[in-house]
Amino acid sequence: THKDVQRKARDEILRVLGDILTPTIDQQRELKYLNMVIKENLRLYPPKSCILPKTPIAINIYGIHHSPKYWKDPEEFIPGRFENENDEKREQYTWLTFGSGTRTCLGNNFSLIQQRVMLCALLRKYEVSLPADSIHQDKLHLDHFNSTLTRIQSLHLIFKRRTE
Ligand code: HEM
Repeated sequence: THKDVQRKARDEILRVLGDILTPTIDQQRELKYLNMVIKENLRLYPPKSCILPKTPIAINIYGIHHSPKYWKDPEEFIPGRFENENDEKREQYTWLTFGSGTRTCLGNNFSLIQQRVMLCALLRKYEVSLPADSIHQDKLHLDHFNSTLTRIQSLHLIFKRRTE
């Protein structure tokens, strides 16, 4: 559950938001590290793993997101890989969580805002971990694989209230 990542994201949230619970749009732009965490999570586990337009062509988002051709250590969770996004030489269309072009996801920004608001509220108060015997210790295990990655095998999380 990457406690170091949680700590870093929480420090940023407390620094940018202070006592405010819900980030404004401007504050959401300032949450640079949290945005990298969200982006990396959506790379490793794109909720829509495949685009199947009504043509003979399908786009394997999951495959592109996990390809060593485009990503260094593709199976590792490394939010920092998005640090210098603009200087990076990574090929276009390699992060395709919301698709791209004229049919790009209409809910793209809505979904990102929800994720930021939810994570700001959660990380401020809780540290999240997995039970010691969880099957998800090494990576998230899915029930079966289809075009939406929604079938996660039963996932129990521990929310420990922060005291400091
Ligand atoms: C993390 C959450 C979401 C992901 C990963 C996601 C992903 C996608 C993807 C991959 C497409 C296909 C893009 C293409 O064909 O090139 C799409 C289309 C679409 N999404 Fe999302 N989506 C998310 C949330 C939402 C939400 C919250 C809404 C609505 C409030 C939404 C509304 C739509 C619509 C209307 C389209 C069709 C756009 C079109 O064909 O012109 N999505 N989404």
